[in-house]
Amino acid sequence: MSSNDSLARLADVIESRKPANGGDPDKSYVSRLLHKGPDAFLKKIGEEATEVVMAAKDVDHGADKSKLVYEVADLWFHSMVALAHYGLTPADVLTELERREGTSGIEEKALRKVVARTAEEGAP
Ligand SMILES: N=c1c2ncn([C@@H]3O[C@H](COP(=O)(O)OP(=O)(O)OP(=O)(O)O)[C@@H](O)[C@H]3O)c2ncn1[C@@H]1O[C@H](COP(=O)(O)O)[C@@H](O)[C@H]1O
Repeated sequence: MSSNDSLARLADVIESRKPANGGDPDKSYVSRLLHKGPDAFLKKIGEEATEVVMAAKDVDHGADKSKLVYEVADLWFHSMVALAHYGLTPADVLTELERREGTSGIEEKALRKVVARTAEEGAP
């Protein structure tokens, strides 16, 4: 089973939990988050990102790596709730990563600077 399959399966479950699809905020954590609206799940994303940073620093100081995996899973999960709210799927993110495949970050950043400079020079 590929990891793409698990992401796609989870995305389907999240979709089914939307209040418009019959999700019940009393029974489902995802429905509750979606029902509360963007502020609720965006706050969770901020918290989970911080927890990822803290778990990584703990690994630097000798802690077990499993806590880092756990926190990244929380971050991915809450990000997927946000994607669903905005009508996007993990496939959209994977497509973007595939588009970037083989382009060095250094090269991409240099290109962005050239584009910005050209735009500035062309500006009235
Ligand atoms: N992957 C997850 C998942 N990861 C984390 N969580 C929940 O995310 C919540 C927030 O995590 P925290 O560590 O911040 O816990 P907390 O302090 O209780 O959080 P809050 O009080 O701030 O909400 C916890 O209640 C976790 O159980 C998840 N809840 C659901 N899923 C998946 O979503 C599916 C649908 O879930 P329901 O909509 O609840 O049926 C499930 O079958 C799972 O596959």
